[in-house]
Amino acid sequence: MAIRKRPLVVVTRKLPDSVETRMRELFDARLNLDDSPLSKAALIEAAKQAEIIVPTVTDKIDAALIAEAGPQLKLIANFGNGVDNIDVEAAVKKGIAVTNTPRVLTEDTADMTMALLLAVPRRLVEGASVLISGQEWTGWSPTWMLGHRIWGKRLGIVGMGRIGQAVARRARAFGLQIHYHNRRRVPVEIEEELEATYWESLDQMLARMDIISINCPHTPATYHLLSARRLKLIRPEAYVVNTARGEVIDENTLTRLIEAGEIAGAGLDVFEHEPAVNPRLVKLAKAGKVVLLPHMGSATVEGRVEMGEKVIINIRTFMDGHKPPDRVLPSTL
Ligand SMILES: NC(=O)C1=CN([C@@H]2O[C@H](COP(=O)(O)OP(=O)(O)OC[C@H]3O[C@@H](n4cnc5c(N)ncnc54)[C@H](O)[C@@H]3O)[C@@H](O)[C@H]2O)C=CC1
Ligand SMILES: O=C(O)C(=O)CO
Repeated sequence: MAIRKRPLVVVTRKLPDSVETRMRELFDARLNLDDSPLSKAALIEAAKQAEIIVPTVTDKIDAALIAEAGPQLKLIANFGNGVDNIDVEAAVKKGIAVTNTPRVLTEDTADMTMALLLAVPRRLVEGASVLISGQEWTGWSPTWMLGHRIWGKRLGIVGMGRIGQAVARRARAFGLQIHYHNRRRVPVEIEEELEATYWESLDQMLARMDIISINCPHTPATYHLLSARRLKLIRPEAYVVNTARGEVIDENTLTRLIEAGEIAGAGLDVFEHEPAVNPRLVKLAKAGKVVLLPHMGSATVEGRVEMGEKVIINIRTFMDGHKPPDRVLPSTL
């Protein structure tokens, strides 16, 4: 079935105004102006009617939904970098292409990773909340509000891709020693630039780091990559930062180990059962042991506009009969 010149494009969430305006100019765009997430039934309806769907990372486009899609559905153009919300294999098997929005959110997400990496050991949120909570502050004291030094510590990055490398570049400026574990060793020029030490064994790396940053995607292979067994290898003085996906860590065990003082703390932008946040984590946040953010890694005005522009480029290239620049294939996951 040929794709029309102005295809029906269903967009599941409100996007930046400039992106929506351009989409209206180019496509028969069905926008979601009030931004309420689409129900499963509405998503199925979209899959039955649209030639192109633009979901976001919170829309589950699973095999069951793809099975319901009509033959007119040709492209799922994700507004998001991670594609763990989409069953890419099922889509591609049915002849539906999938694209995402990499690169434009790398630097913003790396900034937020650094923000968490600094905030937890240096007790940033705890300190700031003293001044806005109405508690009396009696002034500077030699022994009050002491955190731990970042400079000179060992940072272990799990997933040395675009964001992992951007984190490493920033972390070097903060005097951290860079260590990493990745599916494949990165080219030697990158290792040299980052003065990064590669660990083939994730277990061995985890046992030796002061701070661990999770920057790999959530895939079947990385679900609970930081399992209960591996989390127990982490030193009691160490911190865990996760701006990738909650499912990569056994969150329940991480919570228990922080409660027990067997891991020093964590900075989390993502959660295993998002948007639900474990109340025990919230309690730990109130106690200053963890810093929690509501999935804000890429949340900049500039980034969101560029993500939208990427979605449009992917759609237009696809409609012109070419390979979209950000095509996702099961083999690349
Ligand atoms: N918090 C937020 O708002 C955001 C979160 N993200 C998350 O960050 C993830 C990473 O993004 P990028 O760096 O752009 O992706 P990328 O594809 O450039 O890098 C991911 C790295 O993880 C490695 N990896 C994959 N499976 C692995 C495994 N089993 N063991 C070890 N390493 C493995 C890959 O080889 C690759 O080097 C995304 O998939 C997404 O889930 C991305 C953007 C914003
Ligand atoms: O793009 C992603 O993968 C996110 O998590 C949100 O930007």
